[in-house]
Amino acid sequence: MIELIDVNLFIEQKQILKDINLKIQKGEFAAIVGPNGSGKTTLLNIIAGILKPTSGKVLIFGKSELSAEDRRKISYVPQKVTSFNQSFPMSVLEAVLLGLSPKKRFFDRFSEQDLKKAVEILKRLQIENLKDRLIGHLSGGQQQRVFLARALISSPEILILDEPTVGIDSKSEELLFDILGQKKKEGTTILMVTHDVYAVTHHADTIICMGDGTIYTACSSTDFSPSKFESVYKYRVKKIEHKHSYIPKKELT
Ligand SMILES: Nc1ncnc2c1ncn2[C@@H]1O[C@H](COP(=O)(O)OP(=O)(O)OP(=O)(O)O)[C@@H](O)[C@H]1O
Repeated sequence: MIELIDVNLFIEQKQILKDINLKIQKGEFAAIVGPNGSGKTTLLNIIAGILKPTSGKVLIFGKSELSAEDRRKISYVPQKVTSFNQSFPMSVLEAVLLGLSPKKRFFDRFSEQDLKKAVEILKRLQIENLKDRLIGHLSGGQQQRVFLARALISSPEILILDEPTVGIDSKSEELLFDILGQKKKEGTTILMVTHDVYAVTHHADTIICMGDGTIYTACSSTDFSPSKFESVYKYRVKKIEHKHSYIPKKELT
C-alpha cells in the first residue's frame, strides 16, 4: 500500500531524510514517534506527495505517479499550527463538507446525502452540537476534531494524521482511538505521527521510531520495549504504565 525505497531528501543542501526504507500494508495502523526535528512531519509530507524525494522511490497503491483519483483516496490532517481567525466565515458543517470537495466537480452542489453524512460524522466525534458554529470560534481541541471529521468524510483508503492528540482531552483521545480502530477494521491504512508513545503501543500495529532524519527502528507494538527508544531519545528510557499519555522520561539514576 505504502512503500518507500532508499528515500533521501535534501532541502538547501541540508539532508532532512536519510535512507528511508519502509513498507506499510493495507489496513495497518503505523505510528511514527521520535524527538522534535527528527523528520516525522517531513516523512508524512513525502508520503502525502507534498514533497518529492531528492532520490529514492515512493510507491503508493503500488504506483510512483498517482492519478487525481488515487490522490482523493488519501486524507491528510496536518499538524495544527495556528488557529483560525475568529471571524473566518465558515461554519463547522461547511468545513466538514469541504472534505468532499475533491470528489466533486466545480459546479456540483452538496446533496442531502452529503449533509447527512457530515452530520453523522460530527455525531460520531461527539461535536454535532457545534455544527452551526463558526470554526474560528472553537477551541483548539474542538478544531482538531473538526479537521478529523473533514478527513474522515471522504472515507479515505489512507489516513495520515500529524499529532492529532495534541490539545485534545483524554476522553476525546479515547474516542479518536476508537474511531481509528473502527476505520482500521474497515481496511483503512493509518499513518500517525505522535509523541504519545504510551497510547500508540496500545492501539497501533507498528511503531516506527525516527531520529536524525532516519528510521532507527520499526517494530510491532507488541515488541515495543523502552530500549528500542533509548538510542533515539539519547537517554535512558523507562516505561511507566499509567492512564494518560506516555512520553519517555529521563531516568533519574
Ligand atoms: N522547508 C524546510 N527548510 C529547511 N529545513 C527544514 C524544512 N522543513 C523541515 N526542515 C528541517 O527538517 C528537520 C525535520 O523537521 P520535521 O518537521 O520533519 O521534524 P519533526 O520530527 O516532525 O519535528 P516535531 O516533532 O518538532 O514536529 C528539522 O531539523 C527541520 O528544521
